[in-house]
Amino acid sequence: MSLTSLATARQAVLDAVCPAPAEAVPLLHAHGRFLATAVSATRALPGCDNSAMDGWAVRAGETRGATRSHPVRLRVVDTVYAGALPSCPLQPGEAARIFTGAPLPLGADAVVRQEAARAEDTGHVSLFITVPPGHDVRRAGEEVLEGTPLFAAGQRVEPAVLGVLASLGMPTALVRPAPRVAVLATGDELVSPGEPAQPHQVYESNLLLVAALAREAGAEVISTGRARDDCPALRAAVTRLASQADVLVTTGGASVGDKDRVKSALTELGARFVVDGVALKPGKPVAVARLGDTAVIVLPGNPGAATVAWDQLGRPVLLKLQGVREERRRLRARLTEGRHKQAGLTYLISAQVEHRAGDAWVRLRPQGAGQILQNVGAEGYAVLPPGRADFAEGDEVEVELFDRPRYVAASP
Ligand SMILES: Nc1nc2c(c(=O)[nH]1)N[C@H]1C(S)=C(S)[C@@H](COP(=O)(O)OP(=O)(O)OC[C@H]3O[C@@H](n4cnc5c(N)ncnc54)[C@H](O)[C@@H]3O)O[C@H]1N2
Ligand code: MOO
Repeated sequence: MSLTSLATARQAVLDAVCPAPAEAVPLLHAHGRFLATAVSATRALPGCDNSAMDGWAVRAGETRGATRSHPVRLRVVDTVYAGALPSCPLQPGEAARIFTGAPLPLGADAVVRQEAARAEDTGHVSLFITVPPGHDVRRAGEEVLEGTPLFAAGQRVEPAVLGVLASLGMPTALVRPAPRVAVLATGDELVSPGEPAQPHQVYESNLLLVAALAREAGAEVISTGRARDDCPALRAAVTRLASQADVLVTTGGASVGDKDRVKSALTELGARFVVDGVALKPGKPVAVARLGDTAVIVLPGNPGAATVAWDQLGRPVLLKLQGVREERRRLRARLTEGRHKQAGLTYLISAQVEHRAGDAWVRLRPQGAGQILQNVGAEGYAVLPPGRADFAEGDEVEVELFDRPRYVAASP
């Protein structure tokens, strides 16, 4: 198995998939998806001058000199509620009762909140403070003018984005559908959680792990399955699961052992391999193939290796199907301990970042492809590049962080 560099493998895999056609979906269903087109403001926000407080709409100039001991008295001519229109403009000497969000009457240019005023039973109001023009008024378009570009294609529809789209009056958003993902765990040694297991048997954990990782990348996980390490069983399971899915993810049986038969089974079914083996640790045996219209991601069985291989090749495939590319935040940080590695491979090591005296330091988690605890609480991967084998404490390396990535539209 000749190994492809991580960068070359990623590009080959991305070139092999196209974004799915976009569809307009109700906003609630767009949550977590990615915008397929840019969005500009279809109305100003706020839509009109309105009150920021419950109180009194006034002409600011008429409040000049008002204090609690020397109030200014104005005649009350109107009451304006949110969603209603004022019934008349304000003339000199007049005020209108107004509530938060209600449109400001013509002629008014400020609001005195009700805590700084007292309604008289004579149809007047006494104001106790002097307010400048614009006081407690939200101006039409002060946050956004109509036509302002708001979101680029690729923007993830987070709760705050949903709120903005709804505020513009949009009932739907144009997004790409969730990729339909099926997951197949392979291995004679596997036992389902909840069943009795001998020490030489292994509880099956990759189905849940990979299904959850796929959901985090926007997938709808439509089915999961298990198969033993024999070609007819593998072919049957692959055929069944792949028929419904945009992406089939397999785990285990990806390496060179006598019972590692997933790749042979795929070849027998006519799959075309885009990448087979990557100069990556953990995750070296990962492969990506096409089987008809389905992309197949072949992950190693070791949970740690499956996680990294998924992250580097599976997740980008899912994002590309949704029309986006992820840009992770990266920083340079010093290693808290030295590390020896195999030259020629990119090592991605689960890591945590610490800041000491203005410097960023990266603490590597214990690494092992078969280990499963290393990713819990990890903030990112320290990237130890292929060209080097020895790293000393204090050496600077790049760290790619998982949290708050940026999503941009993928080139088709
Ligand atoms: N002679 C060589 N041996 C190995 C090589 C190599 O290049 N030459 N590569 C190693 C690397 S790297 C990896 S990674 C592993 C991956 O092998 P497989 O993908 O074939 O995985 P399995 O052998 O099926 O399983 C490995 C390990 O993971 C456990 N496992 C598998 N599936 C699950 C699951 N669903 N849930 C929990 N645990 C699972 C399995 O029991 C094994 O312990 O190969 C090296 N060998
Ligand atoms: O890729 Mo394997 O995960 O190096 O052990």
